[in-house]
Amino acid sequence: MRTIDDLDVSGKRVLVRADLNVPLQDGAITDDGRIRASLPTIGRLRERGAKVIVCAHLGRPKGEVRPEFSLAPVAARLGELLGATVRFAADVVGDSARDAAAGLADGEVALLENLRFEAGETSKDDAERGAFADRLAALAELYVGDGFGAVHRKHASVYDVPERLPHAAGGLIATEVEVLKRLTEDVARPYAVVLGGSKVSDKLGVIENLLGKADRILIGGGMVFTFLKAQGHEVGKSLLEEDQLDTVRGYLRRAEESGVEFVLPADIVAATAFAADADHGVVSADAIPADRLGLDIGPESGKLFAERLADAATVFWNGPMGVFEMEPYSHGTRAVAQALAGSGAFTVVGGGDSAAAVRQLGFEESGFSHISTGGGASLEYLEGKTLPGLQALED
Ligand SMILES: Nc1ncnc2c1ncn2[C@@H]1O[C@H](COP(=O)(O)OP(=O)(O)OP(=O)(O)O)[C@@H](O)[C@H]1O
Ligand SMILES: O=C(O)[C@H](O)COP(=O)(O)O
Repeated sequence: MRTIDDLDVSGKRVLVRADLNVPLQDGAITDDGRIRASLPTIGRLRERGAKVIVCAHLGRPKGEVRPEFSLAPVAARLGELLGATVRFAADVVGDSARDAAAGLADGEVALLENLRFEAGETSKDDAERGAFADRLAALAELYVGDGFGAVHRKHASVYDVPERLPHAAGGLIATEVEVLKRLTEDVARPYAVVLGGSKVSDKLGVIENLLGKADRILIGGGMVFTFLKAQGHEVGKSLLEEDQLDTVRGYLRRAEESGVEFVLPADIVAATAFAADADHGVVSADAIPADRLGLDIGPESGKLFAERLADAATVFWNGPMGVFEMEPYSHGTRAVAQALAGSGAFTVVGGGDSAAAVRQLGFEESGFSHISTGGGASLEYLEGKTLPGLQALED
């Protein structure tokens, strides 16, 4: 892959695809890790006299303009961190974006509005995606892919634009790939993978491949309930992927046959509603009441997970163990972070919310070998899949 130092960027308009998908609460950014991670590449391009046009997505607004998903707060934070004005375009490829791009002086930065306000960005239809990519590419002369967290998406800004412009990989992608490669080569064993979070349908499939690689797979977060149900337990109102039950039963069977250990929670913190002040309590994992939903793994599970991680030489962790944003449901995530912090194992934490959780719960980043900006992206990388955003930069 070419790097930005291989491109002659001076005086040129450079479109940078970053992953600025940060957690927001009431319009305020609760963790700016992904914005910080984008700074070295943007900074390097500015130093070299580029006119930098940053594009990114926030959440999943599904092709509609939804103000709660605006990147405006991200533009403000990016400006603060850069110590420079960031022109914010109120649209993605419209008049505002064209004006912002055209008005940049060398070394200046603009941020376009949320790419996913445009249906073309995520379209599965090549022609629709391509038409949007044409308009995006027209804003710039060069393209830099730096949004590692989104490289697993075959989206216009990730996959199609680099087909249309001379391109290179930014520093973040290069660093992430370098570290994650270590997990695909000679991994020190036992190798444990901890999976949680809420993007259950996205991430269940990853297990298929991990069964041939990891020694232990620990399941927490929203994924737990599809496993518990597959084992014949009721899960109340918890997150459930009904259509994945057979697949999960297959995973459990194959794990047993191949000697991979699945570690499932023994207890669950179940609440009457998805709220911090809802009535909640610890229940056995096989006895979740019908009117409750599981929002964290319980204290026994926290201990069990810590114990199953204690002798691991390599650990990859994606997805919080519970709804850590609300204090009553943060303890499972804290238990796993505690077990890994400074453990001496090679520990990689991946994902926007997972990394945010570690920081918000007060753990030092230095306690982990690597904190990746990619959740789904790093999982798919570990699966050995061809990632559209990396493939596009290699061509
Ligand atoms: N039991 C649960 N029910 C509902 N949501 C849950 C549960 N456990 C965890 N979560 C939520 O999962 C979210 C994070 O999931 P996600 O899969 O997006 O992880 P991630 O680290 O951000 O990875 P990625 O970068 O791929 O998005 C958190 O906001 C958390 O509140
Ligand atoms: O949070 C992430 O994992 C990336 O920003 C990608 O977001 P997505 O899962 O909505 O495509």
